[in-house]
Amino acid sequence: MAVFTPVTLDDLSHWITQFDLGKALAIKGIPSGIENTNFFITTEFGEYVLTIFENLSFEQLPFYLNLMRHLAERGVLVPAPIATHQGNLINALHGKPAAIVSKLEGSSQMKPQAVHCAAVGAMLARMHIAAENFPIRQPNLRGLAWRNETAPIVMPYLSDSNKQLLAEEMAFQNAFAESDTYRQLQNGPIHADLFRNNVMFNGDHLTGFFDFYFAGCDTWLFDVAVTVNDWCIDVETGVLDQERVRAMLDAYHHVRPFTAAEQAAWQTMLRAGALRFWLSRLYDFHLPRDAEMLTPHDPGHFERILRLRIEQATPPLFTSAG
Ligand SMILES: Nc1ncnc2c1ncn2[C@@H]1O[C@H](COP(=O)(O)OP(=O)(O)OP(=O)(O)O)[C@@H](O)[C@H]1O
Ligand SMILES: N[C@@H](CCO)C(=O)O
Repeated sequence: MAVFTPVTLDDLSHWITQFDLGKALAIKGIPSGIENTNFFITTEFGEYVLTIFENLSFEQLPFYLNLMRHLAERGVLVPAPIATHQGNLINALHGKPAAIVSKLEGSSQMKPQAVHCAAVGAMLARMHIAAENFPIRQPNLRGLAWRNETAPIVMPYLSDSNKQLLAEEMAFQNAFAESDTYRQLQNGPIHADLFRNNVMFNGDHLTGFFDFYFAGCDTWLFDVAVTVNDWCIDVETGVLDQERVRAMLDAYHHVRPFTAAEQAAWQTMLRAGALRFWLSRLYDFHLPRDAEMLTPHDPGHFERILRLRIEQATPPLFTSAG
């Protein structure tokens, strides 16, 4: 259960008058989710999602909300933020920043097939292109600087073999970030957390990407790696499923062709994607914010994925025929 900040229909009825959404008719807390408090709300005008931001500040939020609006205006399927009469997308509710966005149809596809991976790959490429001229810059707040800060904090909790893995991977990724190959990678706003539970499908039809609150500017290839590491694996073992990998990468490449530098960096980025989520899961597991409310995600899942990406041959990002 993750409704950290309760909101009653009475609270909502007052607050919603600043929007052109008619009267509030219903509000229902959404139990899943570990970062924010989310509600489905119904007004005279339709159904929406109300999010209260528990960890992000009023300064950080314009990037996410304006990015979603920018993408929605360019035909990328994402929730459209709703502005108040004054044009504000972010408004205080119970002293915390909050926003209303449109509700996507459908549900998450937790057992994706190649057809779903292809749809996600194509939309991800469209998203990268559409976001390229987005004017606000905000770094990926879980990028290399955060990883360098977080690794020493979680290090004391690790076994000797995991200490060695983490230290070696941090050194490897820091060295790569200084390389010419890294400098050639295309960079822009990315989702950075495009897991199965952050995409909606109606049957096989993709209806939208959501949960942009880890988005930031980073390499496009890192976004692809994070997405492949979640959508195209056997969840028990973390091993890549070749058919789903090909479907996602080929669909992306068809919309926005990968470059030679990206091909060269591919395995390293798959490792970086695994490292980022291993670290955040280790942090949440060993230093929980509120132990009563949250069941932390298993860090072992991304430790396995990291080891596999280091040890196993990586499928090519694209083939000359692709
Ligand atoms: N725009 C939307 N349209 C439809 N459903 C939504 C929308 N936004 C959120 N939801 C629903 O709310 C749930 C929680 O939202 P979300 O994943 O954004 O929360 P979170 O706390 O940021 O979670 P996470 O643990 O993934 O970071 C989603 O699984 C989804 O069912
Ligand atoms: N996708 C993240 C949770 C934060 O959104 C994880 O699986 O660790």
